[in-house]
Amino acid sequence: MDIKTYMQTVGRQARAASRAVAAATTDAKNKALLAMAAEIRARKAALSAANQRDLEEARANGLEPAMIDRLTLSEKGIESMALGLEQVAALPDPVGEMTDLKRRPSGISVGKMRVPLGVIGIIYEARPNVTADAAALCLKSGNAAILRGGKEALHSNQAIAECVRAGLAAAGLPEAAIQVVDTTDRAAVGELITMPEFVDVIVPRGGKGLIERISREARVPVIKHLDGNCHVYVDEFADPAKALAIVENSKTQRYGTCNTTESLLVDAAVAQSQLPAIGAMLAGKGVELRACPASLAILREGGVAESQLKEAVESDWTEEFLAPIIAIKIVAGLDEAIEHINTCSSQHTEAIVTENYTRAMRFLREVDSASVMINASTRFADGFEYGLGAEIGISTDKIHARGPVGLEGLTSQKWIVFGDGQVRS
Ligand SMILES: NC(=O)C1=CN([C@@H]2O[C@H](COP(=O)(O)OP(=O)(O)OC[C@H]3O[C@@H](n4cnc5c(N)ncnc54)[C@H](OP(=O)(O)O)[C@@H]3O)[C@@H](O)[C@H]2O)C=CC1
Ligand SMILES: N[C@@H](CCC(=O)OP(=O)(O)O)C(=O)O
Repeated sequence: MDIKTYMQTVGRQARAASRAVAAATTDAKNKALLAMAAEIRARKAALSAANQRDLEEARANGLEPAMIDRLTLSEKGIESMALGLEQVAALPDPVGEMTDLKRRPSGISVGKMRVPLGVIGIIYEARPNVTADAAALCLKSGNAAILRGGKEALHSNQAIAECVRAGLAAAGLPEAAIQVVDTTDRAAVGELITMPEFVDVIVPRGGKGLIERISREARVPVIKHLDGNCHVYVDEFADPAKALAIVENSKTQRYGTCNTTESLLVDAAVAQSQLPAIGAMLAGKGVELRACPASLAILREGGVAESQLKEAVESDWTEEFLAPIIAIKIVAGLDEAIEHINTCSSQHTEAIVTENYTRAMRFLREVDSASVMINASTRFADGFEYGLGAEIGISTDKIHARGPVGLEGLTSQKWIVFGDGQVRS
């Protein structure tokens, strides 16, 4: 079957299944989710074997350590997937929730009902746990899903898809409710984003190449979950211990995630006093420092080895390194920090370190990103950490859903009207 015919078949099946899933009871959806979790535990060995196959191919192809980290499904990772499915089962069902009912002078009552979006197409990186997370969230929110994971994770994703299908079948729900595309041919992505008759919304999780293709070709509405060029700004009134801990966690806890900090801005007033300790900490962890001339001088004086220092070039301010590399710039103050962030960031997540309330509140109001934080690590930008139970990803879009997207972000609200024979005069 050619790719077009294959994707049209997938789309048609998803559309048909979406109606059944939208009408499914909470009990049926939860039963499916719990059965999927049980299948994942029961098929642990098969999942590990499939993942090993992916890892071997990835290593042979020279995949970078951060990507290998994402691709790896450890025993703990497999258990986390099962727990994630159980956690989503335990979350309240958003579908059918009625809110904002108000009686109008005409006698009708007007309110809103939360409803699924329909069929959601998700294109995501080579991170197998996303397959289980996305399946869980789409199902619980009453949507059908077509999942297209990164090519390096093909075998892991297919093994997870088997667990998902078995769970759906155990609850009497159509297996086509969650379909995992079984080809790595990118032509399938091209089809997925151009079939509005079968797909209601596309969630692309990825970097620049994906962004370009989606903006050029998509004919289906998109909720972008794109790159994270996240910043930490160490303000003149920063507590040095907090600044050190926040930069360390934001940059070095995991290098490959989209909420990892890629640029550090330091207020000139505290650059001499705070940058040497921050620079030594980062250098001690093997991070390459791409610094502006002023910060370069301070870092050199502070004893950072030449091998770990580089003068920053213009493109470093907009780069998402996803690696032990950080761009460092000394700024004249809060205004310059906000201006730099609003010009260079990807509007994902930014943090200020300060003890000054007025400055913190200005940062919150004026920085135009999906998550803006005071005295906290950018790594907190995550659905679990925000209490959503789980996340489909982190939206860098401005409309419909911004920041970590959970169940609610996968639904919309329709107006509902209760009358008793009223007519409009
Ligand atoms: N905001 C968020 O929630 C998230 C953002 N990200 C971002 O993703 C990026 C890292 O992941 P990475 O794997 O490198 O991202 P990529 O953009 O390379 O890949 C992500 C997915 O998009 C597909 N893709 C990429 N380019 C194209 C194209 N031109 N046509 C069709 N499909 C394409 C890939 O397919 P293939 O496998 O064929 O390469 C893969 O399935 C980072 O920028 C990170 O910040 C990641 C996760 C979540
Ligand atoms: N939820 C993630 C961040 C979002 C995400 O999935 O990012 P990525 O690791 O780039 O695929 C986390 O902090 O664990």
